[in-house]
Amino acid sequence: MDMHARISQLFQASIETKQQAMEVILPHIVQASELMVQALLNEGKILSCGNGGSAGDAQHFSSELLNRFERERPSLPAIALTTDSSTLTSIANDYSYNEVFSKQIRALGQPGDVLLAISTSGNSANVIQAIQAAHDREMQVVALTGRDGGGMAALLLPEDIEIRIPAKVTARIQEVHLLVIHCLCDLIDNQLFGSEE
Ligand SMILES: O=C(CO)[C@@H](O)[C@H](O)[C@H](O)[C@H](O)COP(=O)(O)O
Ligand SMILES: [Zn+2]
Repeated sequence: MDMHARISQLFQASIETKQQAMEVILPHIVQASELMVQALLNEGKILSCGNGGSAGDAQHFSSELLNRFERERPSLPAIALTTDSSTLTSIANDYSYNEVFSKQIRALGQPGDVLLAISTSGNSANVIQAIQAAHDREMQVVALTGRDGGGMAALLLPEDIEIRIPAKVTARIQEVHLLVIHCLCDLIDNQLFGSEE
């Protein structure tokens, strides 16, 4: 294997996936940022969840809101539902892994909060149940998906927003998800605290 050629292929595939996504998802990123800004202005918070690399994305997003993104500004309320190992293991052990996020949402979610639900396949059962719990708690959902949107896309309500990456490879979809998360942070900061060049 020519490793340099392989790396070039991976870079090229990532660039092309981002280019293709840019052609379709920009309006959805704008809408998602506006939805989150409205929630934050109304004293709501943003809960986030996902599995594996998407768990990392959920935490990445919440830490950028809670701590900081690129500028000094007040902390913004966000909770990643992927981090409390005692809660996660006890729910999985006593009930089911499919309920690890939904049970937390039923306890922490308030009407007007937003759920950022992340899955490259759109088919992770615990993320699907998280969306159902969010709807029961009168929360709107921003879904970061890929492929055909899976079961998540079918579950979304008209007031929810899906940002679907038009790609099939999990790693490439995740690479665009991270870019979308940084776009959301940038747009949220600019809408709440004024634009910065
Ligand atoms: O990061 C990766 C692959 O790039 C993996 O950890 C991946 O996130 C896991 O297999 C997830 O369980 C996949 O779940 P999903 O994206 O289909 O919801
Ligand atoms: Zn990954």
